[in-house]
Amino acid sequence: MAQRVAAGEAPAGSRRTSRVRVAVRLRPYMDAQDDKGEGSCVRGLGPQKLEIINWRNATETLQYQFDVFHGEETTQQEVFLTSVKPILPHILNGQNASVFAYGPTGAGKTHTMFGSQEEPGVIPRAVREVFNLVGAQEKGQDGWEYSVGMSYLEIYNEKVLDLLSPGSQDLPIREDKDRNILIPGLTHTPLSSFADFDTHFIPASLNRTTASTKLNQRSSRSHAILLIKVVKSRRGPPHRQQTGKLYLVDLAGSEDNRRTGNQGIRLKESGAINLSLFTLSKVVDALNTGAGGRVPYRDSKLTRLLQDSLGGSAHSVMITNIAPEYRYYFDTFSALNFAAKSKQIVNRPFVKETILAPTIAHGKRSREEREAGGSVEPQNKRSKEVKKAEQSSSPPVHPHGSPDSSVLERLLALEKMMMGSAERERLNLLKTVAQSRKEIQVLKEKQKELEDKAKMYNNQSEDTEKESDALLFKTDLPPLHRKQSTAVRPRKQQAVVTPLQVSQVQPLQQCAVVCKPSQLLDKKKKRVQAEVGVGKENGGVDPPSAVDVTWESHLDSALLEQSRKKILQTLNSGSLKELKSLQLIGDKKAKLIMGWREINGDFTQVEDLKKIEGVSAKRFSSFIKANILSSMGK
Ligand SMILES: Nc1ncnc2c1ncn2[C@@H]1O[C@H](COP(=O)(O)OP(=O)(O)OP(=O)(O)O)[C@@H](O)[C@H]1O
Repeated sequence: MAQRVAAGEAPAGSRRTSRVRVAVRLRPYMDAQDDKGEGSCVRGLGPQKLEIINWRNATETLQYQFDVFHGEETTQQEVFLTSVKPILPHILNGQNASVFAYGPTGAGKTHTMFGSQEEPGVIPRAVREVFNLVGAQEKGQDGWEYSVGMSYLEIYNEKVLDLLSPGSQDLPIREDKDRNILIPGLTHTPLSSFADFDTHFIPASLNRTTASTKLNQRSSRSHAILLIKVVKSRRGPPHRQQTGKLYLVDLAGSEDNRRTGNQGIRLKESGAINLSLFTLSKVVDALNTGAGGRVPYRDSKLTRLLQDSLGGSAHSVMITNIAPEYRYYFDTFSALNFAAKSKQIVNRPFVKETILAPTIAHGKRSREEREAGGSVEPQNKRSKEVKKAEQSSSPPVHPHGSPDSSVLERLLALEKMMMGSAERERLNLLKTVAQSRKEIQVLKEKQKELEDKAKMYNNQSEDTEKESDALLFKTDLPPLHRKQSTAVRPRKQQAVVTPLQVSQVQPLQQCAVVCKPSQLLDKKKKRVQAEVGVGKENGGVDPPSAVDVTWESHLDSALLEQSRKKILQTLNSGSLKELKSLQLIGDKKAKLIMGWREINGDFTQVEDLKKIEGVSAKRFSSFIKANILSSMGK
C-alpha cells in the first residue's frame, strides 16, 4: 500500500507546501492552422519570458514570466531535461511528483507528453529514467530493494476509467488515514523493465477516448493519467517500506466550444473538461499564492485524484502548451493567464513587426536575419508603418479575426476570473464607501468628457468622416489592420492605456450607471455612443441608464452606484443563503446564479443577471428596483 515518506526521512523543507513549477511551451507555427496567413501573435523573449500582442491595443504587448519558457525550436529532449528530469529522483525517496501538460486543444499537449516514435515525449523518457535511477541504486547496494509498477486511467466526463482494463466501471477515489489517495479496483501492473512498460502502455493508450473536433483531428476528450509507483523495501530488519508515486498527465484541451464546433456529446464532454480544468486552475492558484486558505481539491475528480501529488511535499510541474497562430489567441491568452499570475504591459508594436513581414511568420527568414532580429523590409518603411499604426491609436485585436463583442466580453470576464486572491482582497477594500465615492467622482468627470466628445463627433460632417476613412485606408497595413482601424475608430475617444488588472473599472460602462435622466443622451448621442462601442464593451447589454430610470432619478447617484456595487458583490461572492436574501431571488435562481458563476467566473455587472435562465429584462428591472430600494430602506 502507498505509504508516504516519514517526516524524518524527507529532505529538509520538503514538508512545506510546494509551489507548482510552471513551464510554457510554444509549439511551432503551422501554416495549416492559419488560413488568413496572419502569422504569430506570441513570441519568446528569453529562457523565462514571452510576449503576446495586447488584445486591447495592437501597439502593445503583454509580457509574461514563467519558471521556464520553451520556445518553438525546443526539442523533446530539452523539455524533458529542463522541466522533468530534476524531479524524478524524489520518487525513489518515497515522495510524490506530478507532471501535467495543460493548454488549448491542438497546442501540443499530447506531443509533449507522448510524442512519437522519432520524437518520444515526457512519458517514455521519464519512465526510462526511473528505471535508470532504480538500476543505479540497486548497483550501489544501498540496502533497499525496489519494485516498479504502473496504473493507467482516464477521467472522462468526471468518470474514472481503467485504461489497463477497458470496459471497467467508474472507479471510486478514496483517501486513507495517512492522506494517501487510493483507487480501489484500479489495475496495478508490476514492471520489470522499460520494454515491459512499453508493451502495456502502447495498447492501453489506444483505449483512451479521443474524437475529431474542428481544431484537432484526434483530440483527447479525457484526462489521461499514468501512475508510476516505486516501492522501496529494506532488505534486512527493521523491515520498512516507502512508496513514491509519479503522475504523468496529459490533460484534455481547454476549449472554446464556439471554435471547436462542439455540440451534443462533445459539448457535454467539454463542459466536464472545462469544469475540471477550472478547478485545477483554482488549486494551482491556491498552492502558488500560498494564501493559506482551503485548496479546493475535492471540487473535481482530477484534482481529488492528484491531491497527494500536487502541493504538500510533492514536486509538481505544469507544462502549459500554447499555439502561436491568431486563431488560438483567446485560448493562448486564457492559458497564459492561468499559468502566470502577473504580467506587464509594454508599448511595443509587436504586430507590425510580425505581420508586415509575412516571411517571418512562415519561418522563411534566414537564420542570420532571425539572429539579427531585423526585418526583411527596409528599415525606413517599417518605422513609418509602425508610426502610422501608433497614430491610429489603440486598435483592439480581434482574436480569430472577428470583431465579436462576445469574445471581448469573455476576455474581460476572464481577466476578472484569473485575478489572484491578493488582488481580490485589494478590490474588496476598494469597495469601501469612501473609495466608491472617489470612483464615482472620476466617473462623473469621464461622463462629461464623453458627452463633450459625443457632441464634437456629431458636429463632424459626413465629408470629414469619408476623408478620415480614406486616410486610414491609405496605410499599407494588411487587411486585418484596416478592418480593425475601421471597426474601432470610435475607441480613439477612450484611448486610455491601463493595466489589465484595473479593467474592473470600465469608465464608459460605469458612466452609464451614474447617468441622471437629465443627462441622458438624446437619440443621436445614443447612436454615437453605440458606435463608440459602449454596448459592445458591455457584451451587447443595454446600459442601464438608457432603459428604465424614472424611479432612479429620485435617488442620489452615489447611493445608487453603491447599492449596485453591493448587489454585484453579493452576486459574485454571496453564499446560497446570501443570494436568497436578495429580493426576488429564490432557491432555484440562487442555485442558477452559483452555477453560472462557477462556469463563467464573476458577473462583470449586475445586468449580467439577465443571462441567467428565466431572468427577462422586465424581471431584471423589478429585481434591481426592489433590491436598490430595499438596501436604501425605502
Ligand atoms: N513541439 C511540436 N513540434 C512539432 N509538432 C508539434 C509540436 N507540438 C504539437 N505538434 C503537432 O501539432 C498537432 C496538435 O498537437 P497535439 O495533438 O499534441 O495537441 P493537443 O494539445 O494534445 O490537442 P488535444 O487537446 O485536442 O488532444 C499534432 O499534429 C502535433 O504533432
